[in-house]
Amino acid sequence: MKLLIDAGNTRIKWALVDETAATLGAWLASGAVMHADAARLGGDWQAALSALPGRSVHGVLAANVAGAGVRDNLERMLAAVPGLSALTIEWFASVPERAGLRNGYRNPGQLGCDRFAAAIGAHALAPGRPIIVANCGTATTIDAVTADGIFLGGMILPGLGLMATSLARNTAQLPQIAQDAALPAGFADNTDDAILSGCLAAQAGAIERAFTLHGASECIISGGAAPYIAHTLALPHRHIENIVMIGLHATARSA
Ligand SMILES: Nc1ncnc2c1ncn2[C@@H]1O[C@H](COP(=O)(O)OP(=O)(O)OP(=O)(O)O)[C@@H](O)[C@H]1O
Ligand SMILES: CC(C)(CO)[C@@H](O)C(=O)NCCC(=O)O
Ligand SMILES: [K+]
Repeated sequence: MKLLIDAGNTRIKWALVDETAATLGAWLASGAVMHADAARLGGDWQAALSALPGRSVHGVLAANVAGAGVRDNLERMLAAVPGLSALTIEWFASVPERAGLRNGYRNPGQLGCDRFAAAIGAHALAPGRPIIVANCGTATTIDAVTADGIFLGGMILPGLGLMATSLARNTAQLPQIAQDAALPAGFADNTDDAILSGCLAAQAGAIERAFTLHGASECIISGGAAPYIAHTLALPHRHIENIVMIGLHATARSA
């Protein structure tokens, strides 16, 4: 069994998986915490391990785009959990080639490792098809993968939440959007809805534009904001809860 970790800019997500299992994403346990609650992780892992008696973790694979402080903190927490303390984390990195995917970034190491993992996951889910993979988290990334597994490159946008709040903070008359607001599409007749409609159109429009540009036949949408953006997309798509984690699973399986 392996512990997979996806540390994004807003949340840390994790999953325990049997890397020999045939089905990608068949987690034995999983969870997510905001960075402010990261201290909970040790206890969460310990509880998950207790619920899986007779099984042991023999590897940790982690993708981190949240910086060195988060990396050090994860290493410290792991060292304090019985059953995990003897393990060293393998830090997943953007390299020129891994798990059947070629990294076409001009400087392969500059590519966010979450994007490389997401591309590996997308190609593993839809091999032989040109794919657009949109990961809608703190930032939204929209990346192109060829049918034969080349990461061509992509687009980076502010995420849905960042877009909406930057507008709210930088204009005198625009209010903050309620977290639980119903999400409108099209031409809104009030300010709150007009902001949301505009930000949703920007996100969905960029994904649709990338899909056409790439001549894609598969669109995968993932991340915390995906449930909001997906239903405004005017193209066939697959909603995958965490495509980064799927990519880490595919990588662990290929090792
Ligand atoms: N209720 C909501 N209404 C609008 N946007 C939301 C809502 N909940 C989450 N979001 C947006 O979803 C995005 C990220 O949410 P979340 O933290 O769940 O994603 P994530 O994929 O874990 O991000 P990361 O991997 O960058 O940490 C942000 O843009 C956030 O503002
Ligand atoms: C774009 C984000 C923030 C998305 O999480 C991350 O992938 C990142 O920090 N990337 C580095 C820059 C790049 O991918 O070109
Ligand atoms: K993300």
